[in-house]
Amino acid sequence: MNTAPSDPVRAHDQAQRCGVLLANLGTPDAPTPAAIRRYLAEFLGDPRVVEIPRALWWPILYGFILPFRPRRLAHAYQSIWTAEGSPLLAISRAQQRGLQSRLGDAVPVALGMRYGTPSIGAALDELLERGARRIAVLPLYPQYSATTTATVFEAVVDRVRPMRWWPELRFVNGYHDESAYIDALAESVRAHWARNGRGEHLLMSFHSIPVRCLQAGDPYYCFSQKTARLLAAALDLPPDAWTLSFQSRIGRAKWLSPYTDLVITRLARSGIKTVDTICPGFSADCLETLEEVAQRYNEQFRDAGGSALRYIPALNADDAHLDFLADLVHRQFGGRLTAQVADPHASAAERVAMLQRGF
Ligand SMILES: C=CC1=C(C)c2cc3[nH]c(cc4nc(cc5[nH]c(cc1n2)c(C)c5CCC(=O)O)C(CCC(=O)O)=C4C)c(C)c3C=C
Ligand SMILES: [Fe+2]
Ligand SMILES: [Fe+2]
Repeated sequence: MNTAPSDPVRAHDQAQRCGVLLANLGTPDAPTPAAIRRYLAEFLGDPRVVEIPRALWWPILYGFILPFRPRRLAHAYQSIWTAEGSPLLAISRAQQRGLQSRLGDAVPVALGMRYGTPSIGAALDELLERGARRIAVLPLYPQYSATTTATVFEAVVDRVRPMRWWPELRFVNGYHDESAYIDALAESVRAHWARNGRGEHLLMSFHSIPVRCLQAGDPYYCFSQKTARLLAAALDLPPDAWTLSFQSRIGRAKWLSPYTDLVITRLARSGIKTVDTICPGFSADCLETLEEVAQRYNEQFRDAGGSALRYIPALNADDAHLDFLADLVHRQFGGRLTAQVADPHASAAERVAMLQRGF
């Protein structure tokens, strides 16, 4: 085992604050091939994301993917980039601010990205620095998957492993069937219908993962199905008025299906002219929703004979979303978010004196 280094000296009698680590996937620092290559190397180098044995995967990643994919992706990222940077980061920051204002200053909220910056480790350091000793780790992935949620938890454990005095950690696995989450999604669909009229069909598109993950016990497929079923029920949709599909697959292995790109072509060819599309697995808009769905799939749908595939934005920093997340945090701490004063068995001054005396 590693030898634990010394923790920063902290008085034992300080208030034990609750804190929240909001986590998401991460995004490149800039829409340039170099920044995208750095991001993809970290992301696709994670054995939780690509489970192929390293000896086989490294030559593919460094020989075939990293030399070419970043250049193609740069155009896609440039088409969605904003004055505040990557949408995923800008929206995550807005979510952090919204949650912070709901929980109050006594409960620090930090943002950590699994890949790129700000890192999970930096977010944890920030929380500890601000006095948090009871920390809820809340990945903004509604449907648990080892490829997303578990790797966030691992990054947290990697950061605290060498510490002597671990903070109390609460890992929030997901919230795919929470009624307030389903209601927030349903409300966003109704708002879209009120603004734009009701499309003929509702497509619910989730990020795909390799079928191998499902066979090995990953619950993501079932959780996505359940979210979709509950959302359809909340909207009173008959079975033929909606479809669940999976997007963003990469490579040649079998991924969860039906694939979104094939479904939209089928819908267009069946004579459907307007499709509303929601991506309930994405808590914040990002490359996969803004470029792949809203731009590319809309074009593809029109090329196949449809009139419009209309994208319904993610919950992002909507009030209903943030109210729900604040409630989820409250429940992690049994509703008691206020700071607890630890047993003041040794005041800071006594502790320093003892250390100086050498006991
Ligand atoms: C190759 C394996 C991948 C798995 C498994 C995977 C699962 C997965 N991803 C998300 C959420 C997001 N993915 C995003 C982009 C993205 N995803 C992969 C690969 C896998 N994802 C890549 C290589 C990329 C980069 C873009 C690309 O090369 O096509 C994003 C957007 C990031 C951004 O900067 O905006 C999100 C969000 C989930 C929820 C998930 C499994 C459930
Ligand atoms: Fe992904
Ligand atoms: Fe199941």
